[in-house]
Order: sequence, then structure tokens, then C-alpha cells
Amino acid sequence: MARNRYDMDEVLEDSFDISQLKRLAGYVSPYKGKMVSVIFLMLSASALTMTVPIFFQRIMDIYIPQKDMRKIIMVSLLTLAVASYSAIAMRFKIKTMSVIGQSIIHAIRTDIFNHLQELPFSYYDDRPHGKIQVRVVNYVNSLSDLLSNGIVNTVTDLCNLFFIIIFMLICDARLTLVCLCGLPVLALVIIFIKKKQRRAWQIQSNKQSNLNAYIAESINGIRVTQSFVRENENNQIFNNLSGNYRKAWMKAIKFNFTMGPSVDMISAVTTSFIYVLGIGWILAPNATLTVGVLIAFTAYIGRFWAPINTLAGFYNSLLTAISYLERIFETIDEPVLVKDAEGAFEMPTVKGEVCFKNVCFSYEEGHRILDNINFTAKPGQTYAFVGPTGAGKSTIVNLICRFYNVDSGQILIDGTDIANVTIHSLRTQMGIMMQDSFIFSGTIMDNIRYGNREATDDQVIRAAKTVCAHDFISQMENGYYTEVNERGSRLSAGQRQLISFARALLADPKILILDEATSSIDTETEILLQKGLNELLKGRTSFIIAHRLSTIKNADCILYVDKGGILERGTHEELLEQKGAYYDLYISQYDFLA
Ligand SMILES: Nc1ncnc2c1ncn2[C@@H]1O[C@H](COP(=O)(O)OP(=O)(O)OP(=O)(O)O)[C@@H](O)[C@H]1O
Repeated sequence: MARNRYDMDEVLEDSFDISQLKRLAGYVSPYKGKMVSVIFLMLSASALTMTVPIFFQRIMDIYIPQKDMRKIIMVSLLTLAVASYSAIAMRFKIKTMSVIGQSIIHAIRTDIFNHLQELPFSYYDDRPHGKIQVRVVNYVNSLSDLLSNGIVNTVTDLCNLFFIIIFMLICDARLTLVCLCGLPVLALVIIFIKKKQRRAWQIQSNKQSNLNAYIAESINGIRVTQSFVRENENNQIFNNLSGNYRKAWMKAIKFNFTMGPSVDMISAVTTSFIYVLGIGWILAPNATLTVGVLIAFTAYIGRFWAPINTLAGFYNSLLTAISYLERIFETIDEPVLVKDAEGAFEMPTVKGEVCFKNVCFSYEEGHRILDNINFTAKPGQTYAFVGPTGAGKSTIVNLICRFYNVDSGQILIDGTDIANVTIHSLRTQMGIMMQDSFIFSGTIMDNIRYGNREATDDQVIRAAKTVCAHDFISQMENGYYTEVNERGSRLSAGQRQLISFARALLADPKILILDEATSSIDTETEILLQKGLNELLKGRTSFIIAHRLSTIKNADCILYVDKGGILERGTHEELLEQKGAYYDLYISQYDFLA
């Protein structure tokens, strides 16, 4: 998909795709048994309530003229028993279907989330994160009504309709025909609005997604917003998006509102006809209808249109749900582009040789970022990447972890192409510290242990000591058990870096990747850190990206990356001797510091 942003609608499916409902049925099927018992209970209840008008007809036509009080009381008690049974059945239905509905929602949400965990970086590069969240939370929630009530109601209502028509036919076939004449009219209404209604709900889901994307972006960027005093502009954008969402929702709901009144209208017209005809037949000299039958029949008319009304409601929620299901299944179906190859094997214990062989890479087709990268780092060596912003340094190290697939060429670790090993076995042998040192909500201990869930407290503390994080952590109110917020907003940028540094080390990796690991750390701490680091780097192959050249002066090899290629390579001294780009960079930093 092309890159998307908060004010760009996503592409809408044109045709109604029945396969989405089939997939939904897959989630529903484990609860088939329970649903059948609910349906059975509901049907038995409605079959019993269906007899009530017949009781009334008998009271009117037989027991009242006969003044048979005993039978009248008996029939009344029977009616009470039927009503109680219906109430119990209804309670059972609501309880069971709520549990089933929520279980299905939980299963769908789990599937999306599990899939999201596997999707490669490229998926997240391409769309606002708010648009992903809205699928996992809001869209899935919106299926609740359909799953909790819709399915069972539809089956029971359809069966009810069938029973009602039979009872109506038993009462009077002519009046039944008049009543059924309303159905083709309703079908015409549905055909007329169906397409527009579906599109309106799709547009509504798009606008909701856009709004969510903007809210998520605004919250993430709140510091920048307030620093640049952009609150008013942001409110304006929000108002526009929220207004668009409101308009789209109003338009969509308008179609839903069309259904109920249409059913009521058709029901009113047919009922009037039935009264006119029925009374005519009662009053005719050779009466072909009794008052009792007409009263019983009119009671059935109400029951005939009630399920049709609910079915119309179900149809509305079905169209709404489909517009969400499209998005939900689209996410679940999103191909995992970076995945284990067929026959992938476990990466043997890594010794640490990393070799790039003619590696080419592009994030977007036709826009090459890395062009023919070649180098071999021997086990235990430290390789450093320097070069201008946007040259491709982070991209190179991202490829070592196989966060993206290469376009061509090979990345070999100890002679094994990383494309042929399982991603899990590859990444568990690496320690990665990214530019964006993300801190999760929880304790500092949890955050460092993220690098190795098995690590003991002592190991965590040792890692923190190595990267000089121990002192500041110990000074915090609860030391290692101090709670930090998501993104570590209670910590300084340097402290966040040190914590992620410790996290990367805790995995005791054979290959260590440090992307701008020390950019926010003060020079004094950096000097201390360097000592610990030198010890730590022993026996590990490490790749370090640093703009501050003091950090990488001792590297075994420095690669100067520019425009996706390696322009210069060698040790610090060799590169200085070459008097090329590295030399210029070094001199400029030196001049700057002098
Ligand atoms: N997810 C992405 N999608 C598309 N292009 C990207 C993506 N990430 C980076 N790029 C582009 O790839 C090029 C290399 O980016 P990279 O992050 O590797 O540079 P860098 O050398 O690490 O830069 P810096 O020193 O600023 O961190 C840049 O032109 C950048 O715009």
C-alpha cells in the first residue's frame, strides 16, 4: 500500500464480499452448540407465545358467550406461564450470547494483535499507528452487537416468521395474503438503499480511522505542538476531522433510520387494509369472519412485523459490521513479508563473523537506499559506521537483524545466509539498541529485563553497572523498582539511553548493535561508559553508529557511508591518513570542539 496519513482515506472495497461473513462464521463455530441451545430455547418460547392470540380468540368466541369462568381463568394462568417461560428464556439468551459475543471479540482481537506482532517494520512505516489501533479496538468492538444479538435474533426471528405465517394461515388465509403483500415493497426499499448504505458505512469507518490517527499523532507529538504553539492549528485540524466523521456518521445512520420507518409504514398500510377487509367480512350478510379471528389475526400482524423490524435492524448492523470486518481481515491478511523461509533452520550458536555480500536494498520500489554493500567483520571485531544524515547507516544495521529483506545480495553470519535461518534464533543472539530508546510502562527492572526475561535481578544490576546506569537508578525513589511511564517520560534522554543500553547487553549477545547509543549521554559518563564497554565488547562482534567520533576511534574498522555506499574504510588512523571524507568530518568536529 502507498504511504497513508491521517487525512488520507484508505481504499474502499467495491463489492460486498460474502467471504468475510464466512470467515466470521469460523470464529462463531466453536460456540455452535451453545447457540443452538439458545435458539432452541428462544424458539420454544416464541412457539408458546404464538398460542396466546388463539387463547384470546377462544375466550372471545367461545368462553365469554358460554360464561365459562373456569376456562377463562385456566387460559389466563396458561398465558402467565407462557410469559414466565419467555422471560426466563430471554434472560438465558442475553447472558449466554453476551458471553459468546465477547469471547468471539476476544478471539478476533487476539488474532489481529498476534499478527501485528509479526508484521515487519515496513508495515508500520506505511501507515499512521492510530489507524492500526482503531482496528484492534474500535472496529472489533463494533461487532459486539452483531455477535451478541444479531446472529441468534436472526435465526429465531426467521423461524418465528415461519411459525407466525402458519398461525396466520390457520386464522385466515385471505388476510395472510394481504399481509404478505407488504414484503415485496420492503424488498424494493432495501434494494434501493443497499449500495448507498454500505458505502456510507465504509466512509464512516474511514473517517473514524482518520480521526483516530490524528489523535494518536497529536498525543505523541504534544511536546512539539506546545513548543511551537501549534495548539490552535491542531484544534482546527481536529475539528475538521471530527466534523467529517460526524457528517459521515450522520449520513450512514440516516440509511439505518430509513429501514425502521419503512417497515412501520408498510405494516400500518397493510394493517389498515386488513381491518377494512376484515370488518367488511364480519359485517357482510353471510359473515365469513368472526370478531375473535380478526382480533387474533391483528395480534399476529404485530408479531409478524416485529421480527421483520429486527431483521431490518440486523441487516443494518450487518452492513456496518462488514465495513469493519473488511478492515479487520485486511489487517489479519496483511502478508508477513519478513518471515521464516520454507525449511528455515535454527541459527547455530553464533561465533560472530558478519559478512555483507553485494547487498542492495530499497524501502520503496525504485528508490534504492543501499547499493552494493560489501564488508566482513570477523568475530570479536568492532565495526563503526559514520557518515552524513540519511546516508544509510541505520538501514545497514537493521538489515543485520533482518528487520527488512534485502533486494539482492546476501548477509552471512558465520557463513550462513540469515535469510535461511529462523528469525527468532537469529534475533535472540543479538543485542540491539536502536536510535529510539523505547521505554515501556513498568519498573526499571522490567525494562532492562526486556532484553532477557530469564535474567536474575543480580544480572540486571550488573548490566546496569556496566553501562553506568546503576548510580542514577539507585538514586531514584524505589531504585530498580521505580515505575516509569510508557516512553519513559519521567527519565532524561540520556537515562533512557543507558537503560536501553543495559537492556541490549543483558541478552549477552554475540553480536551487538548500538545505533547512536551514546548521543544523549554527557561526555563524562561516556568516558566511564567507554571503559565498561571496551571490556564488554571483547569477544563480541559489534556494530556502532555514532556521530560523535570520539566514541568509535578505537573501532577495528570504520566505514564511512555516503549515499547508500561505502566511501571509505579503515581504522581511525588509516582514514585520517587518507585525508578524505572521514578526515574532513574529524577535523570539523575537532574545530568545533576547539
Ligand atoms: N522506513 C523508511 N521508509 C522509507 N525510507 C526510509 C525509511 N527509513 C529511512 N529511510 C530513508 O533511507 C535513507 C537512509 O536512512 P537511514 O536511517 O539508514 O540513515 P542514517 O545514515 O542512519 O541517518 P542518521 O544518521 O540521520 O540516523 C534516508 O534517505 C531515509 O530517508
